[in-house]
Amino acid sequence: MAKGDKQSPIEINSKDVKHDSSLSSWHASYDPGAAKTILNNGRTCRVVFDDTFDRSVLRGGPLTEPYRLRQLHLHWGSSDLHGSEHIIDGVKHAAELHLVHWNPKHGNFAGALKQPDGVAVVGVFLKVGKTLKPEMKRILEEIENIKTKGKEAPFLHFDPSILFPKCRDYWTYHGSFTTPPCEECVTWILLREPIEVSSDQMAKLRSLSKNGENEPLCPLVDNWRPPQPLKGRIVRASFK
Ligand SMILES: Cc1cc(C)cc(S(N)(=O)=O)c1
Ligand SMILES: [Zn+2]
Repeated sequence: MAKGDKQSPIEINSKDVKHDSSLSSWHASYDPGAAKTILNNGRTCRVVFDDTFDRSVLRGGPLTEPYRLRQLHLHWGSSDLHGSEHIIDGVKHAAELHLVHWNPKHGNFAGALKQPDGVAVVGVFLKVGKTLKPEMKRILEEIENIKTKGKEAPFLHFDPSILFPKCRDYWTYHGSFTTPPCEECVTWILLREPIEVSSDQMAKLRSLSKNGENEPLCPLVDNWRPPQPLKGRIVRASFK
């Protein structure tokens, strides 16, 4: 699959994007009670949600049905100058937050991975500014407890929609997971407006380790995949 013609991430060039006035706005209605745990799996920091029923859902935008929130995770660099997976008009952001949702009409997540309309991932860019993002504090404070690979901690009462920027403009295209086996089952919804975090908050993210507790220290950084060939795909914009 990783050699398919609908791979992610991609570079987005505004001049090649098509404004689609038929694209509606997207809506996330998340139940804070669905948040369960936060985990360092050695590749990223992931927050897992209860997705056993339509409890936290994403609807609208390019989606024709509601998709259930399953997990969120991030990709970041070894410096503030890079780290995002998608690149916009040549700009690399310091990090990229992914909220992964799946289409319950396919029965379960494993089934959804096999379908072109199985998964929807909302991508939010993180840029470094002077101000910190208070809404990121919950996740970053928990990092102390999941420093090494395999560490997991309870993560309750959290509504990730507080992380969204004010502006709801987005790009959308059909692609894949950015980690192997890179199934081509993802409708990407990339938010145009980055959220601002502080350099200290980015440093906190970079303090995670790839290694297990009693193994040599290996910083968890640069967990992003480089851009993949567009192969003729059209990227649509909800905005002019
Ligand atoms: C590891 C991983 C799992 C899942 C479900 C999704 C992704 S991504 N980066 O494509 O959003 C990565
Ligand atoms: Zn991701």
